[in-house]
Amino acid sequence: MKIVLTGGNGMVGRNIRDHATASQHELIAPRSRELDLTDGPATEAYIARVKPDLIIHAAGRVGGIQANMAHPVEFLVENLDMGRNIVMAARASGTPKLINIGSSCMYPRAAPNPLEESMVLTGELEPTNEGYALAKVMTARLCDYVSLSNPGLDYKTLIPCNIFGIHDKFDPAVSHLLPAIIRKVDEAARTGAESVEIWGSGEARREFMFASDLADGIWTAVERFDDLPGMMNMGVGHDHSINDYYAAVARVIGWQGSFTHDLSKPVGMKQKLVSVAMQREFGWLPSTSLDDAIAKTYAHFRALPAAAEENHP
Ligand SMILES: NC(=O)C1=CN([C@@H]2O[C@H](COP(=O)(O)OP(=O)(O)OC[C@H]3O[C@@H](n4cnc5c(N)ncnc54)[C@H](OP(=O)(O)O)[C@@H]3O)[C@@H](O)[C@H]2O)C=CC1
Ligand SMILES: C[C@H]1O[C@H](OP(=O)(O)OP(=O)(O)OC[C@H]2O[C@@H](n3cnc4c(=O)[nH]c(N)nc43)[C@H](O)[C@@H]2O)[C@@H](O)[C@@H](O)C1=O
Repeated sequence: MKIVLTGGNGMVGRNIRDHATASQHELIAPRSRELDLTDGPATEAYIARVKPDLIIHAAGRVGGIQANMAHPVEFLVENLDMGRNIVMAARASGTPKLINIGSSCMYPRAAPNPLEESMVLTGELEPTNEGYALAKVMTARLCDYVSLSNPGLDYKTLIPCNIFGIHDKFDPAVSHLLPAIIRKVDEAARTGAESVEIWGSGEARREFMFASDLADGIWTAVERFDDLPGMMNMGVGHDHSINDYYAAVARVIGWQGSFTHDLSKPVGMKQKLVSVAMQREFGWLPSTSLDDAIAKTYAHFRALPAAAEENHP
């Protein structure tokens, strides 16, 4: 198939490109400087020219809780524009298949866990990432509307849990939990610091998948597109507390210090564990253990050029 991958230089996109199945397709992954997805006419012209059989939309303005709180306008508008433009460009050119990457932030803050796909739009969103979540919900709904009103076009949304891995962002201003812990504990190990600070009480819970497992799930969705439901979670089936993740990284790195808690820092959702019932029925499960995934991500972090100030303290 001829496949256009948006966000191909991001963490998820690079893992998609690095997967063995990528070589079986003609994969076209424009950087943002070649195709700015917030530019509607440029996006429409690009898709009309390339005429892909399938689009994987994995571009976005993405960041952890702090970045989302600091830039709600950008997280809403950029993600909404990118989602709208790629879906409408696909529709205009008659692209038959599209896989849109959503996020577990799309679920209401008070929805019971595990979060089932039918719970989207049943309640208030989590305020710390509301803008981003609104954009994600609207793009997913737009995919549904296009599929319903355009015979021959099938646009589907995958809803991953939190993701980490190789090609992650380690800059504390934008990082998600796992890369933030890796950077903090690595720094403590190298400087001989005796303690590391955890944001919040550490009792909130998160579900994290290794990015190369998500890439494997996305390729399975591409190859078995017709079996895929219109909206499907991608998760590991269990979560851990924030404190557990700090302990896991310390164990993998071999650092034996202690932890303190900064209760002034934002905590966000208490829990966001997605249901994997539909995913099981579809027939795909991730395979990398948490410790293996941390070890591989840590090795990647240590191999980053020391000159990259945003990655190495
Ligand atoms: N990381 C996570 O924990 C999770 C991520 N997701 C979703 O997965 C997807 C990928 O996330 P992730 O890989 O982590 O994000 P990254 O920030 O690593 O990558 C985002 C990519 O989007 C591209 N991009 C940003 N703005 C534009 C633009 N205006 N035009 C074209 N491309 C643009 C960037 O391209 P370039 O580098 O060329 O500038 C970059 O490659 C997103 O939809 C995200 O919401 C879902 C759940 C969890
Ligand atoms: C995937 C999803 O991810 C985002 O939501 P989030 O899960 O709340 O984001 P997060 O990974 O940054 O934090 C997870 C938890 O971890 C705690 N925490 C402890 N210590 C650090 C720390 O040092 N850094 C960070 N970032 N968090 C920390 C932090 O307090 C929070 O309780 C969305 O904005 C959105 O981007 C999205 O799609």
